[in-house]
Amino acid sequence: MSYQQHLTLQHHPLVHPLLFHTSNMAYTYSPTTTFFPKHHLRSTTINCTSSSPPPTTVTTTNNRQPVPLLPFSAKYVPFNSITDESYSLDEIIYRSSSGGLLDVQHDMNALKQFDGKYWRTLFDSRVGRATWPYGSGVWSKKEWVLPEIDNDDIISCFEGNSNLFWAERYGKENLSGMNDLWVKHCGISHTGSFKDLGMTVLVSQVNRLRKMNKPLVGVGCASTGDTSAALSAYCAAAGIPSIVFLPANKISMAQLVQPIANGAFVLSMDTDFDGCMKLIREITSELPIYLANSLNSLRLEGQKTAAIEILQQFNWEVPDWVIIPGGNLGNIYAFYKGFKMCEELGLVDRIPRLVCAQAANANPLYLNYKSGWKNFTPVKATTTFASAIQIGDPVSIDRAVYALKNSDGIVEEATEEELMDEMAAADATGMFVCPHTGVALVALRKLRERGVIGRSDRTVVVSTAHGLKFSQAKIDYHSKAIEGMGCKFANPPVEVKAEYSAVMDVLTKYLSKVS
Ligand SMILES: Cc1ncc(COP(=O)(O)O)c(C=O)c1O
Ligand SMILES: N[C@@H](CCOP(=O)(O)O)C(=O)O
Repeated sequence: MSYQQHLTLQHHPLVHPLLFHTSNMAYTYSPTTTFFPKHHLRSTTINCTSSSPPPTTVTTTNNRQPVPLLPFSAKYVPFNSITDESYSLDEIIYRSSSGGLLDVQHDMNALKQFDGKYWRTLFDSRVGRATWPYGSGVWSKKEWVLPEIDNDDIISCFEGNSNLFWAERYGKENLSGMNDLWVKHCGISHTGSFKDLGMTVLVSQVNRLRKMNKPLVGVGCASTGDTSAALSAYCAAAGIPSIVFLPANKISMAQLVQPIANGAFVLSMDTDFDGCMKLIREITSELPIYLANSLNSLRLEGQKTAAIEILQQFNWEVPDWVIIPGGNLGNIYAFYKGFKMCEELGLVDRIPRLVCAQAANANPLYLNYKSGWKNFTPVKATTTFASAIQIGDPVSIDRAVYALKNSDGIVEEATEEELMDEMAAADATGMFVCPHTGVALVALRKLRERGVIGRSDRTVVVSTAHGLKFSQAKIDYHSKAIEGMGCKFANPPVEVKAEYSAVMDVLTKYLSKVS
């Protein structure tokens, strides 16, 4: 039995085995780890003595010496570039020296000391537990996310572990008998979108930096509504001031009220998201405000866990396709990175093909893809019901192109009518999805119709926000109040007199139609 195999079998799932051994100290593991408050963990999880090893201490059966202690670590490096340049995650930095994007690079050699089976077992053992912080879908993968942060510095709302919904009826009835279609409901989450996954990481790191007396008074973002909601909630939980730049009248009321309720400093601006993004970048380079948009690569470390979670939910089988709506384009790369790490560390043997779906009114990536990835040109994004992806100059364009090229990826687009009809069709099979999910479902429909995605291909559509944030769009659709749109699946309420005969009349007609 190898050392790694031994670890897999012997260690308690809730405590990492590397905590157990150093050359001259032994650690005993207290079996009372199933308590929940953070402060308990620090004081009672592990008792350190310098005496002989306790029974749970890792030893090898073939008398090999334990491998040297390999603490996991990560640092910033320039994105997709071979250079010696790197920065500690404790630095406040968003761009490389050449002005390019950064990426969080993990010490893969340290992680590779453990095989795929070890990681699968460890991650699986943490699902659904209340143990701090591993009950979070993000922090259950802590060693791959922010390995060096103290558990006490983590700000988590136990995000992640979202439902992977078998869209059985939708697939069979709407997509010519598709039988292995799944919707990953990332929007069924603390603030109603996938942004929670990234924000727990970013705000936790800010919490750590502030404890280190780094000059950070607050955290700020530009937003189309979901990033601002997540930022303000996590900052409120941590007691850290948050500042959000919102394009006036371009986000839903439900999204607007979230940062207001969470006590953020809300600036409503007479511009679009791209205008807000430009301003927040300028402001955060002058004031002690930390940038929380996905330009900051820390965010993507949390978001990538959704990809790992999908594999986990399929019992570590790899789906054929994953379809993701794209705006500022951080998430498509986050998914790629999550899948790729699982492949590199031996949890799976391949990665899925990725599809990025854009609204036709905000489609710079689609145009770039159609041009054969020639020079990228930003666009002026116009109004779309998929308002959270109304972005014409995405900050993560390079990351998205990289992810798509390296996953044999595809980009598709959806018109307003297509995305609203698709959203309504999905809702009619029991979901309640946001318009962005509608965009992704249109991409799926088009790829099915062209025969690119097969009937039995295992396909995951990533649903990025909760439908309740976009109730007004649904109300407009179902009241047929959208100019120039047929609203073919509208299902408006029937007004009827509160009289027996009138009710019988409408019900008889209805029952003859549905029977
Ligand atoms: C609901 C929703 N879906 C999709 C996206 C697109 O994600 P990304 O900006 O990472 O491409 C966003 C934000 O941009 C969003 O808020
Ligand atoms: N949809 C986003 C747009 C900003 O994206 P980010 O991932 O760069 O923060 C939002 O909700 O604001």
